[in-house]
Amino acid sequence: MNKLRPALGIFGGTFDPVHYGHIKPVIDAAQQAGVQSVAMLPCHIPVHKDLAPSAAKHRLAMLKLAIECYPQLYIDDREIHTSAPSYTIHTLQALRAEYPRHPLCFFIGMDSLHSLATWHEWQALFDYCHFVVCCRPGSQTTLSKELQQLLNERQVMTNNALHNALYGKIFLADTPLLAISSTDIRQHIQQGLSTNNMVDPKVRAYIQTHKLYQPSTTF
Ligand SMILES: Nc1ncnc2c1ncn2[C@@H]1O[C@H](COP(=O)(O)OP(=O)(O)OP(=O)(O)O)[C@@H](O)[C@H]1O
Ligand SMILES: O=C(O)c1ccc[n+]([C@@H]2O[C@H](COP(=O)([O-])O)[C@@H](O)[C@H]2O)c1
Repeated sequence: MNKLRPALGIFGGTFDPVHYGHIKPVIDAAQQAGVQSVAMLPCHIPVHKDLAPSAAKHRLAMLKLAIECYPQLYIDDREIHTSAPSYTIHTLQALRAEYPRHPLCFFIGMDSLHSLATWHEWQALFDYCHFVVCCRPGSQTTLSKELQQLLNERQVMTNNALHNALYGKIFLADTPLLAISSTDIRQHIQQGLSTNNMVDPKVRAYIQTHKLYQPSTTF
């Protein structure tokens, strides 16, 4: 049988803006999962959010600044440069065609795991990737029956299983709890509050220079 290639990590998000709650947990989770490199995958139009995100060029520029000191992170811009809504199943299908022998590990926060059953063709996602889940404060603590069943069937306790199969497993990483969200950051900026400890200083400077997330002026 053909030996599997090294696992590829993928961390999808709107990243409007990218913050420490994205970067720190994913670095830890990748280490625990034994995944050497993780593609940050900014989406174009998030399919499940009402708000239109900031321009692609700004979200990409902030992401570049935020990952500068992390050689294990890089950007995959395939979703953000398309005009279609970003359905993960389609991206995974494209990645699988490119990487037939690499296990694919899709990184998500615990809140995303709780809402996984609302994703487009969600059950088919497990035919393409594993999920590596980061802790996130404020996520529900009780599991729905559906989610409990999913974990019973698919959860693995050690990372070996992620490297011995191309897809289909769930690995819950034990990552630091960081109570940060992009929504909070946008609100802090609108209210003139500090975003220290939430956002990388280079990203903060970019936000200031480009006057992102300012309160809209009405006359
Ligand atoms: N503080 C955090 N801790 C762990 N995971 C997180 C955290 N913030 C975001 N994530 C995860 O990162 C991924 C991308 O999230 P996203 O870009 O939507 O950020 P967000 O802060 O949740 O944004 P918003 O507040 O605009 O909804 C999701 O899987 C989400 O669960
Ligand atoms: O494909 C879907 O239906 C789907 C529904 C919700 C979220 N996602 C993906 O999950 C990732 C995290 O989403 P978000 O909104 O928390 O930034 C991002 O890559 C989204 O494209 C995908």
